[in-house]
Amino acid sequence: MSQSIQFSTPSRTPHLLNLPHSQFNRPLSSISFRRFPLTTIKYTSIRASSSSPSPSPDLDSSSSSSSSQVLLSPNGTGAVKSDERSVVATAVTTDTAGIEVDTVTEAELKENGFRSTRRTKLICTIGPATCGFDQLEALAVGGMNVARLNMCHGTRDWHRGVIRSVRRLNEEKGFAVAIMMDTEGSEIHMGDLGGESSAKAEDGEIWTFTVRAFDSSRPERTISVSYDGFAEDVRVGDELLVDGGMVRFEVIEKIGPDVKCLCTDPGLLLPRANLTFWRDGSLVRERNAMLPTISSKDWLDIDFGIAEGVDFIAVSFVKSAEVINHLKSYLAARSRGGEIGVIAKIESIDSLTNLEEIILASDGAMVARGDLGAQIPLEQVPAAQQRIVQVCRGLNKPVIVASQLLESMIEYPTPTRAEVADVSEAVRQRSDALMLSGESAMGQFPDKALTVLRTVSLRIERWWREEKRHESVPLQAIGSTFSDKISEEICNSAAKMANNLGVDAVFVYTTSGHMASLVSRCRPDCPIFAFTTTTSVRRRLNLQWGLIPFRLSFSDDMESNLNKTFSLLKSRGMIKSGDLVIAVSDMLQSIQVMNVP
Ligand SMILES: Nc1ncnc2c1ncn2[C@@H]1O[C@H](COP(=O)(O)OP(=O)(O)OP(=O)(O)O)[C@@H](O)[C@H]1O
Ligand SMILES: CC(=O)C(=O)O
Ligand SMILES: [K+]
Ligand SMILES: [Mg+2]
Repeated sequence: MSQSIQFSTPSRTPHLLNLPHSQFNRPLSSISFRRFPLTTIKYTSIRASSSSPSPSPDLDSSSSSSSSQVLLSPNGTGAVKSDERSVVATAVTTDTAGIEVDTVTEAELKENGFRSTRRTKLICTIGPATCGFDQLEALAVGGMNVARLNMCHGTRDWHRGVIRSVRRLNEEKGFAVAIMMDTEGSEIHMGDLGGESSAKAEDGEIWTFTVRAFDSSRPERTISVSYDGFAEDVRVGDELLVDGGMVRFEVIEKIGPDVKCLCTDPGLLLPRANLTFWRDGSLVRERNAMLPTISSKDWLDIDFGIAEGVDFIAVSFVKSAEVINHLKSYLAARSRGGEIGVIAKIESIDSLTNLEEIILASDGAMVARGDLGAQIPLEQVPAAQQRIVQVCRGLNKPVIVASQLLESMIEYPTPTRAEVADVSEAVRQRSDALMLSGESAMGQFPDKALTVLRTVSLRIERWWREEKRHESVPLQAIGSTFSDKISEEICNSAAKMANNLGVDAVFVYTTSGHMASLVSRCRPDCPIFAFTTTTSVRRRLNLQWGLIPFRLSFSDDMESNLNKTFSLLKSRGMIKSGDLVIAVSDMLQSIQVMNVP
């Protein structure tokens, strides 16, 4: 037997009631107290399993005759293989009546029992170390949820090759890896190093930073700079920081387009590294502020991303919400409506100043600590991270913690203790996702770095869950429409019930993905199985905390959906009879609690 609460919202225009709050000037607040012909709460008992008619006369469409139909998928009949790799090697057939499950998720679920699956999502920047099909497959097997392409590096042809490989992996091997394209932006950066992978600057050396482009090879100790106004803007005595201070120079002389600099902190110069200059202890940014957030090259990259069907575009050096809105309307006009999520990278002082409005306009945010740490003092970065994570969760936007999580693993096979502590902190803050940069793009141990993220995430999540140490963050109300408010209340209640009842899983049936993100926002103790009808929504949900996204064709007949899901998941060994499940749905606004039959 299942127990359910259903909120039947009026689909026809009801008469308006006089309610105390004008913003609630719809028959909403009557829901909890009275029965209206169009707005009711029903406490009904329905049978989760199929065969007999519902005992309750109060039942709506979920008691339809289709309830006795149990649909079986050809996918569901596949034998359970314990070895992760052999599961992955099995191609998953796509059947519109069936269910698409991420093969790695499936293996993880079977191996661990589903309470212990990883909640924190993992992003890998793809570069020369990981662009081959087999290397991408190894990352997908290792738990990569999103592949990031940094348009600062590589040619469009190179990126196209990676995108197609990831798509092929998804199609042939049953993964749901999403693709995030990260724009170059037009902050000041160094040029490439004429084909060299790095150059070493030693203490006391004099280097020339120039706005001249080189025709052939790079002259010794010379670096080109992307910004034409550079030589005019810097002054003798300014401090020049490469990559937020990984290498430091002092400006000692200006000669036309050339700026002579003395190396004061030695280190490795990497191609296209970011440059900032500081005067009297503060960042000089008046001129930077004039540079467009999305450059003409970025617009071409964005067109490329639309054409290749990327899932997310991460915008570098966002300064205000305006640019996000601008890009979103551009995408809405060019791509098939809302199919590409826009992620705001928080990596400048302006983006911190306008944080709330930027996040509100975006579909998610990234704490881009690399450049952020070059714009604000390093000791302020942890507090900024905590604030960004909290604001995102409050506003129900996925948040990524990025840069230098496991920096030493670019060269070494094990992380430092400090790095493990940093990863743990991001997991404890319950950010949606962690990102690898150089570790996976050009490091020597990309798979090992991903394994560290995976094992540390799992361990820290379990620890905090078992100890019940997660502080309960009060979540502000965010819904703007009547129906949004109901969805939000349903998800908040479902998550709370899930924790109080110790259920094994929450099922959420969602067409747009919104309802799934609302459940994820509550960070419940149990895993969240998110069923959605489209492949693209499923991939996008792969960025969000705790969601195990499935593609499934479903109807507005919840009983039939549940029966279909139970039989499919049971036949795959992913759930078993007796498991306690809470189901919510955005078609039929309801909460149902039931044991798997
Ligand atoms: N597509 C690529 N081709 C070649 N090298 C790459 C590529 N992507 C990343 N890298 C290398 O990995 C390093 C780290 O990657 P990351 O994405 O963090 O770049 P970044 O230059 O620091 O810029 P951002 O601030 O946008 O992260 C880069 O400096 C570059 O050397
Ligand atoms: C990821 C990124 O852009 C940064 O950390 O600067
Ligand atoms: K970038
Ligand atoms: Mg950056």
